[in-house]
Amino acid sequence: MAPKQGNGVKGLVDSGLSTVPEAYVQPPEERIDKENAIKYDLPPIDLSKLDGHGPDHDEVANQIVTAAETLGFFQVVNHGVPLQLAPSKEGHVSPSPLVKYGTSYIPEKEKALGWKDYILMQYTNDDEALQHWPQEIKHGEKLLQVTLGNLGVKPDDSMIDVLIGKKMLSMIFYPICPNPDLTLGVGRHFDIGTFTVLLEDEVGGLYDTDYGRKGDWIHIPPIPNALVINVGDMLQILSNGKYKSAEHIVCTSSTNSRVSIPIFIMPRETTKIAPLPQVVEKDGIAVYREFVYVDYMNKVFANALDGKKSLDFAKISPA
Ligand SMILES: O=C(O)CCC(=O)C(=O)O
Ligand SMILES: [Fe+2]
Repeated sequence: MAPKQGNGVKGLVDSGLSTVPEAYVQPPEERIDKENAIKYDLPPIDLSKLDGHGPDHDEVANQIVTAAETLGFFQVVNHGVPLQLAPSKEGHVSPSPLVKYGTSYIPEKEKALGWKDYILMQYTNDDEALQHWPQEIKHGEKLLQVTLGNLGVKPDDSMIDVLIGKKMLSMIFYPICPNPDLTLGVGRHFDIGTFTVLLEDEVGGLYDTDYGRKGDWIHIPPIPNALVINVGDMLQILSNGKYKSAEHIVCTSSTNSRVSIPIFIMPRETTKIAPLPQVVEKDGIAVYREFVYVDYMNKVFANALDGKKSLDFAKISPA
């Protein structure tokens, strides 16, 4: 049973069902044992320390590189991105002239307030919109400099532009689910871009694979004001497998709905991607072949998220 036309999964829940329709039930091997998931307990990384050049900078760069090489994800604080959109006395705030956050449209004029929150964006063209993005959104650039720098590559502006020039933002609402043990918000998958930066509310539900151990799941507990950063497939390929694209999954809950906002930072579509020559030279072998990013995207989006590694598209199989 598909969601009632136009009303989404929220519409299904609102219609009062007590069990989820068959189409939403995950096969047993895809369900995860949340009770026994590992609790992620590494402290978040203080991104503000990347701005200097002293030992603090090197320590933070090291923390990022280590996380990218092992788990493929980490949390950051002091990132400078204003996250708190506390409603002002007018009932809305505007972080930029193009974006409005609020509840009712004109609260001071309305007899009763609407039972909703919204984010409204006006949009004319990229250049105009980008002028209003906080400068701190340049994290993709910093992360690229740190991770590629560690591989002996200093990306120039044009390399940065092609590797992280495309952004995709998703605003996701996961409604309360009557059968959280049978369903997933998002099945297991890898993010295909270069990095993903995720803002989530306080509910939690994101689990990453525990690389290097038994493929257990690690629950990433939401930390107030922190952002979660995942390595994506492209960074794994550029690094010839040194950095790990984090396989992850989103669980559902019978008690709380959840909101998350990932920004997928990816290469421009026509970019040719291959392991960086400097790394291949060091490693003596390329683990991935060259391809055009849009072909990778098309291949992955043409297939269901069925647990198959998106990276297989580019992997060179041993002869
Ligand atoms: O909601 C989340 O925490 C993550 C969503 C996600 O993994 C995705 O959309 O690719
Ligand atoms: Fe994802």
